[in-house]
Amino acid sequence: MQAPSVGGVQVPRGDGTTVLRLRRGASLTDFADRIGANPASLVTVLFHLGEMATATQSLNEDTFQLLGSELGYVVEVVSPEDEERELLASFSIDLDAELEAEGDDELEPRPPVVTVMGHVDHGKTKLLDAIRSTDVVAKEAGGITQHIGAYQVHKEHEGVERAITFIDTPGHEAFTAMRARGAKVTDIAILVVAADDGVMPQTIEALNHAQAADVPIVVAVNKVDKEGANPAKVRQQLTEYNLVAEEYGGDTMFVDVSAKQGMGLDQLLEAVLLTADAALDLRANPNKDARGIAIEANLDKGRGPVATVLVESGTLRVGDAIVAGTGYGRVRAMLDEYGETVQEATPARPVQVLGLTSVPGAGDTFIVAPDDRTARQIAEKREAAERNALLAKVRRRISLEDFTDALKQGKVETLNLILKGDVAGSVEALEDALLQLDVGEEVELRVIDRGVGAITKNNVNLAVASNAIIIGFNVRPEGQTRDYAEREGVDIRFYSVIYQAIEEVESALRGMLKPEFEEVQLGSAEVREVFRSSKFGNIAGCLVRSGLIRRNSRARVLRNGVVHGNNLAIESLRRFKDDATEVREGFECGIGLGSYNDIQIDDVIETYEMQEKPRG
Ligand SMILES: Nc1nc2c(ncn2[C@@H]2O[C@H](COP(=O)(O)OP(=O)(O)OP(=O)(O)O)[C@@H](O)[C@H]2O)c(=O)[nH]1
Repeated sequence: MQAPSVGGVQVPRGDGTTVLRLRRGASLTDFADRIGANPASLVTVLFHLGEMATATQSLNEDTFQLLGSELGYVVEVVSPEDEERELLASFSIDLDAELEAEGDDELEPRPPVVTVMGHVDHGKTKLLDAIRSTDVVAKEAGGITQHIGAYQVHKEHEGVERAITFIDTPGHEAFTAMRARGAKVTDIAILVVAADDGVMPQTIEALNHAQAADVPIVVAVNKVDKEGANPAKVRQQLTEYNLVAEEYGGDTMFVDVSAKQGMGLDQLLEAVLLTADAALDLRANPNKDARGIAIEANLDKGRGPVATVLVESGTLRVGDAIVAGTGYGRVRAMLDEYGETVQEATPARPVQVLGLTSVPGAGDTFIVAPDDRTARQIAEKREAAERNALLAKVRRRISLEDFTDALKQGKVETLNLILKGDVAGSVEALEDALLQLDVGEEVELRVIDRGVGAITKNNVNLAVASNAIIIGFNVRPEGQTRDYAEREGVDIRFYSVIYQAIEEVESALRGMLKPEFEEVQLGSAEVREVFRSSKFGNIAGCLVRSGLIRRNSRARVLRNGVVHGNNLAIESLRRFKDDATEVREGFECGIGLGSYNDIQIDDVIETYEMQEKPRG
């Protein structure tokens, strides 16, 4: 149905109950696509409603609802997680209800999942290999370990045999790439620092990534066998980054190791378990259908799609119908890291799964479905959703501007920043100045990573995972990174003068402060006649007594000095037959208050605006 709308533009209207579902981060273009309108006309409509926006800018829920109510649509903004949840619920799989129903007594301890991080050549791979070869269980089984993306080792701790799961792809890049996909796999990070080399740039980057994810860190001071090794120096260097060794009164465990000589590994595993027990409550319910995350997958010539999955909760069994990413299938066989077949996998157990129809991506979730058919349907729907998401242009996750909006709605309190600069001095100066900004108590500014050099894909991944903004000072993104950031919707701001960067962040933060509003009177009008209009409801024929009456401003109706209607909106304003934006004192006009029809002769319509009070 076409009907003229505000501002005289033609827009297909809903009937007031038409539900329009938009994804979080959608823009006016998405809205326009859905109702078959021209995006430019929606820009105009919104402008007439008092909001400025471009067609491609991502808008918040309130703005969409304002627009929706004007055009006769009930707008619901949904997140991808909501969609997934609803999708599963439509197949009678309710993960939320499951979680809620999970009583304490159903939860059983599960092994910690560990990722090894650190500077290049500090010995991550060697350490993973050394740890793997310590496993007594493996030796007993006589198995030859294979790389499947993760493995488990066992260790006796206080008389009990405990398992620890290691992610086999070392480095914070893989860790953050998974996190950017929404998968939180790692419970504890082992930060490897070579004792001869000390803290290096990627050591810091790695610890920033772990800290940004709130993952506790155990430090492995490696290569202590080497001449010139100085483990004390590593401890001292890391205190600067809030990693204070227990022996210095802090709460981070440092363990001296030599991956080459197999020294200190037992103590390292002990430290992992102690850290897990002290800082984390690692429990899961093994007695239900499994779900978890794909951590690695490939297409094997003989075996078809092979995916290594990590069970997060429940128990995965051979024969289960599963959906992993957009692939599905029946678990034909499961193999552990020794290539041995297993019948079931409990929480934190990594296994290779055979039987899927396609190869999932690292970080994709998998779930068990009631039967093959349901698994296929879920996979198909997931695939369609993914295609739609790809077709729709990716929106900014967060920009400085969005931030102000989000904070105004009380939705965020922390602004995460990643700083990249041309030289260490300027990055430090920038960080110091930013952290000294007086931003009040409601807002926290966190610099989650900083570094020298071009902006990398890895920086973008961290920004995605932590919803951060990247500030580039005299640096540009390397290679394809700009496109990647664009696709992922990450805001990168470039500056070449430090104070400009500071000023911009500061003004965003000031805008972010939850504003206080005060009412400002605009004018009043006396009702002299009441007309009935089929389109606009009752129209009050008025004489403006003071100030001015402005369209879209707030209004209240007074009858004998008593407020009869409050918080109304001047939805239509006319001088004779023409739409007017505002009408001044001494002039006559017709005022429509939307669905509010209780207007009588001699009523007074007062108009006002809520204005943000500047902070003192
Ligand atoms: N002396 C000595 N050498 C070690 C030790 N651990 C590792 N190395 C050596 O250090 C070098 C780098 O080890 P890797 O395990 O490849 O280091 P990495 O951190 O995995 O390196 P990238 O994967 O390239 O980031 C290799 O030559 C190892 O043999 C150790 O404890 N002592």
